[in-house]
Amino acid sequence: MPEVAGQPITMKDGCLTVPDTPVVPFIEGDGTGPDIWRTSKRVLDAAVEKAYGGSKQIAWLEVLAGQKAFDQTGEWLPDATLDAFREYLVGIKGPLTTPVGGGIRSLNVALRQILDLYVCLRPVQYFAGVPSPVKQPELTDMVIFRENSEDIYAGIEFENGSDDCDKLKTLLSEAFPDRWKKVRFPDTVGLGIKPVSQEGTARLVKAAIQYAIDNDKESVTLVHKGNIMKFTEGGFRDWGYECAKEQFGATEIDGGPWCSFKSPKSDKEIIVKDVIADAMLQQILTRPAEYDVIATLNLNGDYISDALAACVGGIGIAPGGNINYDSGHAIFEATHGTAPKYADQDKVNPGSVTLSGEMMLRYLGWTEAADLIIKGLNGAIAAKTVTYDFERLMEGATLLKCSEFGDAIIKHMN
Ligand SMILES: NC(=O)C1=CN([C@@H]2O[C@H](COP(=O)(O)OP(=O)(O)OC[C@H]3O[C@@H](n4cnc5c(N)ncnc54)[C@H](OP(=O)(O)O)[C@@H]3O)[C@@H](O)[C@H]2O)C=CC1
Ligand SMILES: O=C(O)CCC(=O)C(=O)O
Ligand SMILES: [Mg+2]
Repeated sequence: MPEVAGQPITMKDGCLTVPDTPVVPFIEGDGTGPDIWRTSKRVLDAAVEKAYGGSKQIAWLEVLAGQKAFDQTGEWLPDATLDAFREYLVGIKGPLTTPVGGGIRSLNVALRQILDLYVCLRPVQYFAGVPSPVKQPELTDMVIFRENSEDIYAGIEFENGSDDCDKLKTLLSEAFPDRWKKVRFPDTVGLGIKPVSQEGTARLVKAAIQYAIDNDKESVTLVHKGNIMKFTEGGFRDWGYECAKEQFGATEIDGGPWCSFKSPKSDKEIIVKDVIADAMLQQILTRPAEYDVIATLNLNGDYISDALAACVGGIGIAPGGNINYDSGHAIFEATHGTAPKYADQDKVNPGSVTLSGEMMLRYLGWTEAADLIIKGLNGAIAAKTVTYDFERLMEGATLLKCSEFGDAIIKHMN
C-alpha cells in the first residue's frame, strides 16, 4: 500500500495521464542506496510541495529488490515488484548490487529487460562550480541514448567446463570448422553471444532522433565499433542511418554515410553522423563540443556514461532513466552503483538519484517541481556546501553529509 492514497499513471494514445496523486513505486537499493534514497525522496517531496502548494503529491509505494527483498521474501526480484512497475508505469530506484563472476545476474539489467525499457537515457550536463578534471567542462553537454535490451547484456553466456558450453563448442566446431579454428584456446574458453538487431537498433535511434528534434539539438552521433564487429556494431551503424532516412527523410551529405534532415519543429538542419567508439572516447576529452545526442549500443553506453560523468564532475551527479516510449513504462535511476564502502555513513552525494527524480518529474510533466530541484542544486553548489566528492576538490568548501546536502538543496529552492 502507498503511504498516501493515490491513483495509477496511465498511457493513452501515446500520452501519459498523470493524476494529482500518482502512485510511484520505488526501490530503495543496496549499499548506499537507503541513504541516498531517503534524502532524494525528501528533496522530491519538498519540490512538489513548493511548486504546487499541496494540490499535487506523490503517493510513494515501496517495492522490494536486491538484498532487502531476499532477506524479507527469499527472492531477489519478487513478482510483486515487477507487477507494481507494470501497473503504475513510472517508478524510481536506487542502485542494486551485482556480484562479479558467479552469483545472480544483474537485477538492474533484469528490470530493464523484463519491462522492455529499451532506452537508457543519460543526460550529461555541467553545473557551474562543480570541480572537474577537464579545462572547459561546460563544453560537455550531451545526452546518451544507450540501447538497453540487446548486446552482451542479454546475458547469453556459457561458462567454460559446463555441459551447455561443451554442447555449443561441439556445435560450432562441426558447423563452422574454419571459423572455430580461430579460437585460440578452445579447451578453456568461455563463450558469450552478442545479439544486435535491426528492430532493436531502429527503435533506439528513432527515440534519439526524436529527442534531437524535440530539444532543438544539432546532431545525433551513432557510436559503434563496427570496424571490428561488422555485423553487430556495424549493423547498428547501418540500421541507424537507415532509420534516419526512412523515418525522418534524411539524405546523405557529400556522398554519405553522414546524412541530415530539416527539423520539422525548428526548420534547422539536424546531422546524423557516426564515430568509432575508441575515437569518440578520446574526443569527449579533446572535442566535446562536437557531440550532442549520442545513440549507442548497450556496452559502449555503459562505458561512455561513466567517462562523460567524470568530465562534468563525477558520478555523484549523473542521473538517468530507463524508458519504453511506446508503453510509457519508465524506471529512473542513477548511473552509479551501490558504492558499498560508504554504506550507512550518510556520506555520498545523493545528486544522481535526486536528479533522476528530477528527470522523472519532467517526464510526468511536473516541470515546475523539476525546475526547483535544478535551482536548489545550483544554489547548494554555488554556496560551496557539498558532499565529500566535491568538497575534496573544491577550495573553501563546507563538507556536508548526504542528508545535509539534501537540506541545502531544499533551502536553495527559495
Ligand atoms: N544501476 C545500478 O544499480 C548499478 C549498479 N552497480 C553495482 O554497484 C556495485 C558497486 O559498483 P562499483 O564498481 O564499486 O561502482 P560504484 O558506482 O558503486 O562506485 C565507484 C566509485 O564511484 C564513486 N561514487 C559512486 N556513487 C557515488 C555517489 N553517490 N557520490 C559520490 N561518489 C560516488 C565512489 O568513488 P570514490 O571511491 O572516489 O569516493 C565509488 O567508490 C556493483 O555490484 C555493481 O554491479 C554499478 C553500476 C550501476
Ligand atoms: O547492473 C549492474 O550491476 C551494473 C549496471 C551498470 O553499470 C549501468 O547500468 O550503468
Ligand atoms: Mg555502468
